[in-house]
Amino acid sequence: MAQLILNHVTKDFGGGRPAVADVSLTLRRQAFLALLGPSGCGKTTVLRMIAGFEQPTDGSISYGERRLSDAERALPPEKRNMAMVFQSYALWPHMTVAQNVGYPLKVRGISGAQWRKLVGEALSLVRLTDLAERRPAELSGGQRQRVALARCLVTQPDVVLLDEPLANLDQHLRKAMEETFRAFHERSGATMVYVTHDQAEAMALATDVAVMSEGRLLQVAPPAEIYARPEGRIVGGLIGRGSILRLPLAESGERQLGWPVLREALGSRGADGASGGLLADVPPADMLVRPEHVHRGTDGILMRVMSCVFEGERFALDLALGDGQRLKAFSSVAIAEGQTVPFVIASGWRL
Ligand SMILES: Nc1ncnc2c1ncn2[C@@H]1O[C@H](COP(=O)(O)OP(=O)(O)OP(=O)(O)O)[C@@H](O)[C@H]1O
Repeated sequence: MAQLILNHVTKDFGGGRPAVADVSLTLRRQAFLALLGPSGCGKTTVLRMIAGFEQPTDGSISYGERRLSDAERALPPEKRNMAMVFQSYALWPHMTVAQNVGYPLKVRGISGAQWRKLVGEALSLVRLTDLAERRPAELSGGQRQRVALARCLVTQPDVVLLDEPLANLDQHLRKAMEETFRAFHERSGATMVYVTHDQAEAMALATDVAVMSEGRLLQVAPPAEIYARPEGRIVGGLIGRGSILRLPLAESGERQLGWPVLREALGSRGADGASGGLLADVPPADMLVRPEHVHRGTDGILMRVMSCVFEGERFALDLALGDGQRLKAFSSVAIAEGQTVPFVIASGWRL
């Protein structure tokens, strides 16, 4: 099975810091990689280099044995058997849905029965068979996006590149489209690379999540792993909801810490400022705490409830420690703002 390999890929547009700096990634066939990171971190540039719209200034990109590009040479996009779906889906307004979907086949000289078969399959994959004869103006935003997806799938690409494809859709449509992507991914076996700002979307769809910052790749891991074991403040702050506390923690090699250790590290940080100032000479470390690990308990330390917001299935709490550090938590019942209540941090992850 061919793998998509980025080997020390750099892209320097010549404006100071490179847009992409020394990124190495190996994607097995059937991987669904979500590329996450703050605006301007280089996600789109990575995607455009894979597609062939940009050439690396250093490093190389290969698909299996085939070198796609390096600083000297680059295979043009149309020779890569890849397809890219953009945020703006640019359909031909004068063509029907079927004609739009079949356009890339026409360009490749495929017509007649083979054309009809491939277009039919692509339309069925995105559940648009019934709308084959409509024109784009007669479709909803989500249906148009599905036409764009079918058009990209019709050539049966090895690699599908998606640049924020759901950014223009409302929440309900996004969920439906996520299902379409998932089904397509399962049935096609294509390698997919998906650029998004939305980490919930990335976690729901991807087999692997890659986090970038300032052109660099910080971590790549399956969604559950990057959620449970993020590396560093940037990844910890970006993936999932969580709070980063700075606490005195002795270096023990342990990264997953339970309440007894955290209780000691919190020392006199209760909202009442009580209990002894332990560990004063231990250097502080960053500790990621997930809201689902913070709960009320009589053996907890006092925290002040700064806000309590109803979110439908639960309440989201903003808690303050005595030293001003804040912590997110969930609660099944409302707690009055301003109250001080004992909370336990059942688990924390040293970043
Ligand atoms: N053609 C170009 N010429 C010069 N600089 C560029 C070019 N394309 C991108 N850049 C710069 O490279 C950096 C990375 O841009 P890129 O579009 O890859 O980021 P991104 O992570 O996709 O951002 P966003 O999430 O906002 O789309 C930015 O600083 C951008 O200004």
